[in-house]
Amino acid sequence: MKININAKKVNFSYDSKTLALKDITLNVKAKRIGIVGQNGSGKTTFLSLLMGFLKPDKGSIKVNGLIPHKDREKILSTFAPAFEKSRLPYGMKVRELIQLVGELTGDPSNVEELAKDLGLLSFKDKKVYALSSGQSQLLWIFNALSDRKRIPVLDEPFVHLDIHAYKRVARVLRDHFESYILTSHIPEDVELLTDSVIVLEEGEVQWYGKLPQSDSTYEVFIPSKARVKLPNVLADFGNVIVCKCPRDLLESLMKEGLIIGYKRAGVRLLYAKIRD
Ligand SMILES: Nc1ncnc2c1ncn2[C@@H]1O[C@H](COP(=O)(O)OP(=O)(O)OP(=O)(O)O)[C@@H](O)[C@H]1O
Repeated sequence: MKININAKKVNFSYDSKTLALKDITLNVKAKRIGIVGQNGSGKTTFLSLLMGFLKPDKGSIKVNGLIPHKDREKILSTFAPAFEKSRLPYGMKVRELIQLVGELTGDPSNVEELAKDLGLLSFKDKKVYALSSGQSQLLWIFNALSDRKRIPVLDEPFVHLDIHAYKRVARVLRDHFESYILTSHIPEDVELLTDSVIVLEEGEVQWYGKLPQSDSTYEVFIPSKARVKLPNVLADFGNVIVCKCPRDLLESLMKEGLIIGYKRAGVRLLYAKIRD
């Protein structure tokens, strides 16, 4: 199912000093939507508006034709939001929660399978309050993914996860969910898992749509101590440089061991455009 986000001149501020979202206008229709942007760019705020937890100060917003803050019940029966600060039943053991979620969804075998796929069973005898940050994060992701009838909406789902947990969550999303919305500031998360992207910068929409496919612009991965001069640098992210250059040059630099690798520019190119 496609998700349709339609926003017109949406403004939102938490207080008189900060305008968290400024004149957000966009129309996105896609199955897997990524919202990216630097810290404080407004990703969580925008997601909260999409789920009807917040109401725009000005402008209008529609998600699948629904006005989120007015149609919250319908929004929450269509979408399963999970934010980092989501409340969890702290006194319960993880295995009790898995069982309860199984009963509530009416599909205990699917829920048990999901818990296994996400790696929850390795800490099933712990109480929720005793979980590490990564374990808690897996649990709130599990909550959002447990009801297959709803579309997961995940705010920064990978922040505390180690590489193994990351792989498990990414695999579950890719293999079992046709549609979802997620926010992240990690370009690779978004490129791997989404097909349409919204880029926010200081509360404004900088770009939205399908990721551009540039033939001559690359993200070049540099070994930590290497000094390599690349032509037409658009942005320097330390160990990743975005540049417009011939592929032959990158091939020869790789043979010399001066660069680790390269790929066609994706989200970092959009970030580079923001910095220009
Ligand atoms: N509860 C709040 N009260 C006041 N200001 C807030 C509140 N929550 C967020 N803000 C401000 O609103 C702006 C957008 O914050 P938001 O959390 O939406 O950004 P974000 O892109 O999700 O950031 P991050 O990547 O760091 O999670 C920031 O300037 C932030 O300081």
